[in-house]
Amino acid sequence: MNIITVTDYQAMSDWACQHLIKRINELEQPVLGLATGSTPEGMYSSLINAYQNKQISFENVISFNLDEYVGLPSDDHNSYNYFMHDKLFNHIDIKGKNAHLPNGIASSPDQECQDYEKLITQTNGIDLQILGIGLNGHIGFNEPGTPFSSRTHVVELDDLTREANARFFASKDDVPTHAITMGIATIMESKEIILLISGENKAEALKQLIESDVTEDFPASILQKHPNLTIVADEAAAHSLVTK
Ligand SMILES: N[C@@H]1[C@@H](O)[C@H](O)[C@@H](COP(=O)(O)O)O[C@@H]1O
Repeated sequence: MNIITVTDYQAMSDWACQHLIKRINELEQPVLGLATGSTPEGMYSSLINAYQNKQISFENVISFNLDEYVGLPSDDHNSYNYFMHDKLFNHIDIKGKNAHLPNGIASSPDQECQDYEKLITQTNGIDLQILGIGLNGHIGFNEPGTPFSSRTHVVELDDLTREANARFFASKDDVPTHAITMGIATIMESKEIILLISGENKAEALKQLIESDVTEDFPASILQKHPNLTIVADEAAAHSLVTK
């Protein structure tokens, strides 16, 4: 595991943007795993700038998002489909057919999970997966207790997660109770993982990710076993490591 500490959120976003550009330029048909949440938003803005300055094209990029809420259609402003179009896809030259998210309103969510997983496999897996982390150590929407062997599946969201994400909704009650998420095994098969982490409130999660035993009670702890993981942390998130 490689840990990079940068000064602040902007520096984290810029680092991730430059790394993505490098990989996209190196690979013939880059397959990216993308994340939602506040953490990668700055990276997406930086990527849009880079695209506008002609430093990068997404013409050959294929992307798979980690997760989607069950029950939210793509035009719902809180769906991850809407988020990705609003924050990135609408502003770059990625082909619509190449930008994949689970369908939150599929008539059979379980079938949707199987189809999504199959599509990732058929595309030869993910070259570079961007990850954030939840306060309880969730990656994607793999909540504590999720088996490490899990593939794309439907999850019931933790109370803590619904509370954390309520800031985007009118109230906590409006946060969907279920989501579709890539599984932990799906994520771990990515050839490379970049985990972004920013802010004092994530410091404990970072410490646990790095120092705890590898346990399904803290899903992100499995990342200790990934052969090509880079954690990019800002000083606020990394402070408890530095002062250790
Ligand atoms: N499903 C997403 C995760 O993919 C994300 O990493 C995490 C942290 O979000 P944020 O970056 O907003 O703190 O929570 C969400 O619930």
